[in-house]
Amino acid sequence: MTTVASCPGKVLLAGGYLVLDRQYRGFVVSTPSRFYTVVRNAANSTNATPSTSGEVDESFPIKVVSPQFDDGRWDFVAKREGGQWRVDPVVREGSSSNPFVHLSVQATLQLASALQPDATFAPLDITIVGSNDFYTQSREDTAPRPFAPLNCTIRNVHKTGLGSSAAMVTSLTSSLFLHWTAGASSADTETALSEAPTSSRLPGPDAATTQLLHNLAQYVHSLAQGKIGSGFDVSAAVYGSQTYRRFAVECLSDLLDRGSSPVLADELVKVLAPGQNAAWSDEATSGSVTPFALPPHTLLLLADVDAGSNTPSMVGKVMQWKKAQPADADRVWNEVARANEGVRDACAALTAAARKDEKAYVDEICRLASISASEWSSSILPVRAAMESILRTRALMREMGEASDVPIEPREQTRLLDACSALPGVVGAGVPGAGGYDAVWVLCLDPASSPSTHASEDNSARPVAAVEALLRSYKEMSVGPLSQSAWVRGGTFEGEAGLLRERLEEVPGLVQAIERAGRY
Ligand SMILES: Nc1ncnc2c1ncn2[C@@H]1O[C@H](COP(=O)(O)OP(=O)(O)O)[C@@H](O)[C@H]1O
Ligand SMILES: C[C@@](O)(CCOP(=O)(O)OP(=O)(O)O)CC(=O)O
Repeated sequence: MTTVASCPGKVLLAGGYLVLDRQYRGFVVSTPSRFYTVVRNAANSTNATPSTSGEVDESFPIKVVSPQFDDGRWDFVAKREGGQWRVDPVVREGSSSNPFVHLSVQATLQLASALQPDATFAPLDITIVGSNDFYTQSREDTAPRPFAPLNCTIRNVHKTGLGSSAAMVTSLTSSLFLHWTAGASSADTETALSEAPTSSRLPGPDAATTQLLHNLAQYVHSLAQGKIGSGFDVSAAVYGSQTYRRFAVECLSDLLDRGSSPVLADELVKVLAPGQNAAWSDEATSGSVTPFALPPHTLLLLADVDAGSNTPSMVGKVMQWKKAQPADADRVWNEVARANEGVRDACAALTAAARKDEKAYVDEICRLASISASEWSSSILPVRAAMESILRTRALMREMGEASDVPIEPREQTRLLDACSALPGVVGAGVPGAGGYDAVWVLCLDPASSPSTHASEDNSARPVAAVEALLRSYKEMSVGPLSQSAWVRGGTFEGEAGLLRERLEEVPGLVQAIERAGRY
């Protein structure tokens, strides 16, 4: 039996810092770049091997391989003692620890065994891969093959900011849980999580299971990171593009204070199961996920900036300022919140216009694509509102940065974003998430794009082509546009989907990745 779950990466388009506070929302886009976890019963495996030691009731080995990394193998042994599962790493020469993987396996096994007491547990082979765009690729002209080896250790890899650990943890915990509880839900409770357009994917779990998977991934990710962020990245991994309001830490009870020592299975269920812990649905503590989507015929291009910034230290300084100057900070935060909502409303208005009269919409997008946004005054579409809201958000985030002495949109980035924004057909540009020197996004009109447009088509006349050319030739900083497969196309399934259950053979390169994993 094989179970495959995939989860997207994230871009926090607007709402950085604000989203840490439950009063405010973050506007998150999920990317077509995904993490995939393949869980298989090991070849020639028999069911759980009863131990001869007397104390251990049952045990089985778990092998996890990330074939993109030189040191991407972690071995564990799971043992049941007195009804509780404990997962211990098996240290081999040259192996490194991976708390994200370890804690995912530990918590998921305990939870699954409690919810499916008659489940049988057999030795497992697990393969984890991430789309190439999660990691900086060597800048060659030829496109790398899917899930290309990075020829380095996991510690040394350079990440592009799409949120590798959140997408990895969520795909690993979800695929394991679904593998161990397969058959638990009857066919009629299985509804499609995100309506997959074709049968190339399997239906997702029902809404309650999906929320349980979200809660589990949030717990594991916070524990492994050793810090609590807003959780928008895990939420995007589960639910896809969204307007995100964080859940209160009380939802996780005292689980995080208890560190990495295994938690009793029943206690884990009491905290994580939405039906057993009222905090997940109580308005005073629950989070929320509501729609947010880029409009049709727009395209979000992402680029990685080589310099890099430290998110936790930036967050620390902004929060220090907010504490020291509460009145000023509240004013700025409320203004940022309004500007961000303006971006969301403009996107929603454009989507509505496309639905109302698609031909008129596409014709107008075609016209606007060849002129710069400063000349869009006479448009019948609310494109100017989108462009102005983005500019307003940027100005206010710069104000926040200056007041707290944090380079949220440093001058170098301002020059780059302004240069991109002046190109024909560009709605606006920004620094995602916490900002700094990590990355930029550029939102372009894209008349040519539709769900059926493929990477090989001629791009030269599209606004995105000029943006890409500018980024590639930019001298002031080293900027690397992510590949076309990471571009988010507005109004498409791939640009909005969250957790998906995949068919192994339908994911290009996945079978080959498993073959490579077999050699580890
Ligand atoms: N392909 C992978 N296989 C296994 N673990 C991974 C993989 N990618 C990321 N991780 C885990 O996530 C950690 C990186 O987390 P972090 O530094 O928070 O990065 P990010 O900002 O991308 O989430 C790695 O040290 C590793 O434990
Ligand atoms: C500041 C934040 O609101 C947004 C940070 O977003 P990034 O996308 O910059 O995050 P990293 O992947 O951790 O670098 C913190 C948060 O919401 O957790």
